Order: sequence, then structure tokens, then C-alpha cells
Amino acid sequence: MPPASPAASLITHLTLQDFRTYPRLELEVSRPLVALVGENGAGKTNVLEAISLFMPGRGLRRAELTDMARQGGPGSFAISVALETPYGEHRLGTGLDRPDGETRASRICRIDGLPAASPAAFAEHLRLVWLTPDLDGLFRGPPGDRRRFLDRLVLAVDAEHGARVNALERALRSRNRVLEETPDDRLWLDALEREAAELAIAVAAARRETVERLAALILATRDEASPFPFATLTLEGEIDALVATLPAVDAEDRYRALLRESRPRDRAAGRTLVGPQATDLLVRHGPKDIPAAMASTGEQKALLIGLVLAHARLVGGMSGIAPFILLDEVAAHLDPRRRAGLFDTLESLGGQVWMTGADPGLFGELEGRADILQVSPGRIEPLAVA
Ligand SMILES: Nc1ncnc2c1ncn2[C@@H]1O[C@H](COP(=O)(O)OP(=O)(O)OP(=O)(O)O)[C@@H](O)[C@H]1O
Repeated sequence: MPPASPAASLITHLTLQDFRTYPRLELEVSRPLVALVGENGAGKTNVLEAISLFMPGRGLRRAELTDMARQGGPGSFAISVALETPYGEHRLGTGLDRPDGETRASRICRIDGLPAASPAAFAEHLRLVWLTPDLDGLFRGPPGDRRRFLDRLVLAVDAEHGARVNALERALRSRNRVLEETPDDRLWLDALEREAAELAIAVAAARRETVERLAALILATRDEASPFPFATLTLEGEIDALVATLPAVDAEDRYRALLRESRPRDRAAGRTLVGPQATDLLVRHGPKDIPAAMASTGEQKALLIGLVLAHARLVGGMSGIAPFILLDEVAAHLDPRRRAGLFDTLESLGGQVWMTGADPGLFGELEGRADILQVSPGRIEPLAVA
């Protein structure tokens, strides 16, 4: 069981320079709940996206960094946050640097003024969990969307996971190319498959560990009265069966043998058919363990929220730091009972929560409990809720 209250960190100051709709923004906040209110297109999600870049990857919209630089601006952007943590104050910075006259831009990461090797280094100070409307179709959508969701769950507890997934994709792409262009080059294929097998088992094992921990936590904290139903989680795929039943070395040998055997089949398919790239995350719910894909739209949303809240609890328990939670347009889709339940649960988790919504009334009951801010293009200021 995770400890009841992991340490909490707060973003107290956010600076954006030439990021999407913001030429320059200096924003002070002081509370653990922050609500951003504004019309469609005002720039609310842009703020959440900026914060999401303190995690490895391309942020909550999976956009190219170059597209985040403000149109009509210098082509570079900078984001920085001042953090108050139980271990002191820190300043984290990231962005895209494009020195004068250069066409190439590079990602920058700084911690307390010193360069950091990659965004994975931010994990020491800040962990992130998010939910966006893009995830609404998660249970009914293609398995690739669930794998990405799953990898983000893992990434929040293991900042190196993303690098391993990318390295595995590169190794498999190289294997597919060799199978297509020089299929008789056995030595080269052996070498690529050895590398792929090592990475594949590491990726599959990390996913399995996170899913098992999450499933156990969901079971342990299961509350029949919660407005967010609990889910059961399982991983499905040949490699997941290997990882579940064999020690890592044996699973790696077995997967390497599988790759060798399936060369002709993979060559014909133009891709590697077996491996972590074929895993699916199965989510079920209710007394009859119904697949989440069969639940109603509202039930799916509630299940997803329940999963994300449980994950936030897991991240807090494992890292000792309550994660920041970014909720884009989540409150708007809930009935008043679920919305009140959500706000209460968020407060109990202890991490800072950044939420968005177009209607100020959504956050009326948070007056005095949250920083409620009005967003208009390029600007954010306090909003007095009537
Ligand atoms: N690189 C960019 N430079 C300038 N403006 C941009 C850039 N990228 C996106 N925008 C603008 O940002 C706005 C969208 O901002 P955002 O997604 O944050 O809105 P929102 O307040 O979350 O809206 P909604 O309620 O509709 O979700 C759009 O008007 C879009 O044109």
C-alpha cells in the first residue's frame, strides 16, 4: 500500500515566452487547485500543454515542438516554473532554442539554471498525470492508443521508459528494413534481434509491473460509494504471456527465437508481428467484468477518471511526491455529484491540479478552495466567481 500522503509540490510561478498564444505570460498561483476558465480557443489547454512538457515526450497533445512556437514569433519558446517542494525551491525550464540565423532548433532543459541532459531529469522534482478529451475514445479506439496511454502510466513512475520504447521502435524498424532489403544478412538480423529482444522484455516487464501495481492499488482502495467505478486491468499479447510466465533471461531467449522463426512471416507482412508493439491493455468493470468498450459514454469517462486518479495515487506512493494532475475539460462532462466527488478526491490526493473549463459555473463550488483564473488570448487574470 502506498503511504497515505506523499509530499506535495506546488508550481507557484509559471512563465511562458512565445509559447502558442502567449507572447509573454507571468502567472502566480498559490493553491493546490487551479482552474482556468475561458472561451473556446482562449488558450487554456496551451497552459496545460506547457506544463506537460516537463515530462519526456511531446506533451499532452503529442504535437511537434516546432508547432508550439508562437506563430509570428522568433521560432523558439521557453517555459519555466518555480516549484515549492518539501525539499526546497527549484526552478525548471524547458523550451525550444533556435540560435539566430539557425534553421535547426533544439530542446533545452534546465534545472536551477544548470543544463539537464533530457526531460527525464525533471522527474526528480515533478511527476505528471493528465487526462484530456483526446482520451475519451480510449477504450473503443485502436490498441495503439491504449499502448501509448499505458506507456505514459509507466513513464510517470519510470522516467527512462520512454527512451527504451523509442530504442525498441528503432531496432524493430531496422529489422523490418533488413528483412525487406537484405533478408539473407543473418548476422545483421541476429544482432538486431538480440538488441530488440533485450529492449522488448524490459519494456514489457515495466508495463506489466505498473499494471500489476495499479490493479492492486485499485483493489485495495476500492470504494463502492465512489462516483468513479473501479476497473480491472490485464495485458494481452504473446510477449506479455512470456513475461508473465518466465524469468527475464528466458523470456528474452524465447522472444529472440520467436523473432528468428517469424522472419518469413514478418517479411511478408512488412512489420514485426509479435512483441510489445502488439500488446493491448484490457480494461473491464462492474460485477460482471464487462469490457470498458461496452460501457456507456458517461461510464467510460467515469472509468477513465477513476483510472487516472488511481494512477496519481500510485505515482505518489512510488515516488514519494504527489504528482501534478492536468485535467483538460474534465469537469464539464460530469454531473454535479460526480464533479463534487472529483474535486474532493483531487484535494485528498495532495498534488497540485490544473483544470480547464469554458463555464465559470463549473468551478463555483471551488471558490475559496482554488485559484480560479480567467484566460483570454495571451492573458490570464484572477476571476471573481459570482
Ligand atoms: N503556435 C501557435 N501560435 C499562435 N497561436 C496558436 C499556436 N498554436 C495554437 N494557437 C492558437 O491557440 C488557440 C487554442 O488554444 P487552446 O487549445 O489552449 O484553447 P482552449 O482555451 O483550450 O480552447 P477549447 O475550450 O476550445 O479547448 C487557437 O486559437 C490556436 O489558433
